[in-house]
Formats: sequence, structure tokens, C-alpha cells
Amino acid sequence: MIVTEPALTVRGLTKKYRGVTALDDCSFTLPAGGVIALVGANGAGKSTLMGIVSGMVRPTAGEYRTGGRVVLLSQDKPLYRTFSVADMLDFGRHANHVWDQRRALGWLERFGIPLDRRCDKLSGGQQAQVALAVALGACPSLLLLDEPLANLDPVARKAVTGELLGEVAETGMTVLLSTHVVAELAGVGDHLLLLSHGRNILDGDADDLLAQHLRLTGPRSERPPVDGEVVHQTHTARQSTFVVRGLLGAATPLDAPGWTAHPVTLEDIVLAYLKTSLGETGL
Ligand SMILES: Nc1ncnc2c1ncn2[C@@H]1O[C@H](COP(=O)(O)OP(=O)(O)OP(=O)(O)O)[C@@H](O)[C@H]1O
Repeated sequence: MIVTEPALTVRGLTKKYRGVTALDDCSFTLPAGGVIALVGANGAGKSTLMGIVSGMVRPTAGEYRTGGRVVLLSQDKPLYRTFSVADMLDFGRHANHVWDQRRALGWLERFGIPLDRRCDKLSGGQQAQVALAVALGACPSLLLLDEPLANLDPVARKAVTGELLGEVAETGMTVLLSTHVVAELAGVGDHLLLLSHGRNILDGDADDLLAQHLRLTGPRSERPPVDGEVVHQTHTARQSTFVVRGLLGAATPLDAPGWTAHPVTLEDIVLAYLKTSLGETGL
């Protein structure tokens, strides 16, 4: 039996800046070999987590363990303005012990990025592609992408995500992709990690999470008509809606007059947890 080491294990990880708790006693394990969507509002602690895991930021408490080479591509793309694209690949080759020039070149070719163009003469989206090529050339086992796709238009973002999934399938690497574009989650991540105020409030396999959650609508009631954890609830004078985590699938018939069950999307799940963590009860 092949036992794959997790891509990342985190125990009690905490980071405090003067007066600000950026990460608050986080513990979770992320599986290897897929794309993990790291989701959270502005200031939730996503960049801090990536900074720690890449070794750039020292945690205040707790520990973490990774399964191999970690490469971070941060929000401010690390390019030298006056370097050509080819110079950036040379730089990558010299800055990394392990370097795969073919892989870096292949990525640039797929997106038609000219090698002789100076980095400051490229569009924001093209600069993101060069930074990605350098990151991939370094052959990461865990690639941390801190919103590097923010400059890309939705079509380009989809193309890049598709190519990244190809790289994951080919090499077995793990990509931790941070985003607050919740609407674009579908089809991006195999696994979801949700941060709110420095705490990991949800993590799990995307398909499992979809199967475990459902929305129930029925006559106004204090409680839903099924067992399970109430993630979020809203009430009007005559109607109640609950997002519940339980064992019932949306296709299971409900033995409760007036109640209907609906499947949820990953976006619905994320929003339900975030609203509850922000204290929005809808009561
Ligand atoms: N160097 C720092 N000094 C002081 N406070 C910091 C520092 N870096 C981050 N913080 C604070 O820590 C908290 C978490 O910030 P972080 O950048 O990790 O969040 P984020 O989820 O990446 O946010 P965004 O989506 O806006 O990039 C915020 O309150 C932020 O102001």
C-alpha cells in the first residue's frame, strides 16, 4: 500500500503581530496531489499562513510540516523590471538548487509570452505568467499561490487554472491557491480550506463538503427537521431556512410536512460559514 505524506500538516499555528492576531491556533492537514482553495476575506490570514509555510515568516507558536519543496508566489510578483523574460528564467535557474528549464519554457510557450520582452513592457497578466513559469521551473512539491491570478481577466484565469490542473496531474504536486473570489471556486479546488479572523473554520474534500451540506426551507421553526450541525439560519415571519451539515443528502426524502431540501454549491457553503463566523445570524 502506498501511503502519501500530507502536503502540509499544521498544529496550533499562531502568528501575532503587535496587537494583531493574524493566525489563531490553526490545526489542519492538507492532502498531497491536488489543488486546495484557500479562501477567506481580506485580512483573514491567508498571506500570513503562506508566509510561514514558505519559511519567510516566523510563527509565534505552533508547528508545521511540509512534504517537500515549497515555492511561494506572492501577491507582488517577484520580477526584475529591467530583466527580459529569458533573463528571469536564468535568474530562476541560478536561484534554485533544482530547476527544470523545459517546464518553465513550456509554460511560457503555452501562453505565448515572448522571451525577449522586458518584464516592465509586459501586461499585468503576462507578468503573472512569467512569475508562474519561474515558480514551476523550481519544481515545487507544494506551490503556494497568493492571489497571483488577480490581474488576469476571467477567461485567462480559467485557462491558467486549467493548465495548473494539468501540471498537478502530471507531476503530483500540490497547489495551495488563495482567493477571495468565492464565485469562481467551482471546479478549481479538490479541497477547501476556509479561514476567518485567523482561524480555520472549515476544511475538507470539496465533493465531501458538497455531499454533507444541504439547505432546508420550511415553516418558521427554531430548529431544522433533521439531525445535524446548523451552519447558518435565516428566518422571516413565516419561513425558516437552515444550512445544515449532516448525513442526509439533498435527494433523501424529508419526513417533515412543508419542508424542502436543496443542494448547495461550494459558494453557498463558504458564505454560510463566513456569515456565521462574522456573527450574522439572520435572526
Ligand atoms: N507585517 C505585518 N505587521 C502587522 N500586521 C500584519 C502584518 N502582516 C499582516 N498583518 C495583519 O494580519 C492580519 C492578516 O493579514 P493577511 O495579510 O495574512 O491576510 P489575508 O487573508 O492574506 O488578506 P488579503 O486577502 O487582504 O490579502 C491582518 O489584520 C493584517 O493587517
